[in-house]
Amino acid sequence: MSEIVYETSNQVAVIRINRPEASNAVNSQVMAELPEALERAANDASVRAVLITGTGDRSFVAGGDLKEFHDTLHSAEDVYKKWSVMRQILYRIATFNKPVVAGLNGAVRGGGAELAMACHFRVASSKASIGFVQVKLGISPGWGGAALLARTVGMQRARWLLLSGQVLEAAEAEGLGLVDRVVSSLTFMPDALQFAGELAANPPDAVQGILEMMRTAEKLDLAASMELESRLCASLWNSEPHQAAIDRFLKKRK
Ligand SMILES: CCCC(=O)SCCNC(=O)CCNC(=O)[C@H](O)C(C)(C)COP(=O)(O)OP(=O)(O)OC[C@H]1O[C@@H](n2cnc3c(N)ncnc32)[C@H](O)[C@@H]1OP(=O)(O)O
Repeated sequence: MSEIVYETSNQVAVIRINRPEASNAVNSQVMAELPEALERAANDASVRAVLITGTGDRSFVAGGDLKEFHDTLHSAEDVYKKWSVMRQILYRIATFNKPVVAGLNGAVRGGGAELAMACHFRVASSKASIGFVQVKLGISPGWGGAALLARTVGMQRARWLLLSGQVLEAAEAEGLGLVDRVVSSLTFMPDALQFAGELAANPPDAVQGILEMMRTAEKLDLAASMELESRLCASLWNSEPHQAAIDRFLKKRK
């Protein structure tokens, strides 16, 4: 692997897009290597959460590599085929069965913002900024990020962000619910790892079950999604982590 660095820290897999000379823009090589890194994290039972970030402190991901793609993608069909590959990668992330956190270490632009929205959570450096700037370039999101954005912040806020191309500072993005936590730029990586580590520390069957339930619930009516919740909790009732938690609770009271 060259454009993606894969490391583990405790139970967290860190997947780092490593093109600082190009503001970590996504090129074909990143698109080829990202799925390998994701499958490595999926298949390693010791990995319980994933942190996707970029090298350095200037950019998370500056979007698609404008230089490569303008040289190589000429027709609408070329673009559709290429973006379909990236859309499938974002779908894999959005439906991952371990929590995926985007570590926004700097500028997040265009497709970089779409990638961030595919993750289940976003932790931002106080120096990060985020903009769906595609409209300023006369295009639209193409990797599925608009749909993901609307599900996170609601249709009206998504419409404004996508049509204005406004670049938000981290604190403003947090206010809109786009970012889950803003941390100091000086302690970004330890703080992002701690955020992911807190998710990794919870019992994996419960975490996986809740992730899957929340995803399925989006497609169901209220009664069906509430019923699904009862089923999930029932299936976890006799699990070892729940029994151990109850033992600890009862022992404290003796
Ligand atoms: C095509 C798919 C859909 C999309 O993603 S559309 C959105 C595309 N992205 C953008 O318009 C963002 C363009 N970049 C920027 O605004 C700024 O570079 C950014 C990310 C705020 C970072 O600013 P700075 O930290 O000041 O860095 P800088 O501007 O000096 O750039 C450093 C080197 O990175 C390069 N770079 C930045 N964004 C890139 C991109 N998307 N594709 C390819 N190369 C990109 C930039 O050209 C520069 O390299 P060089 O020094 O010119 O060799």
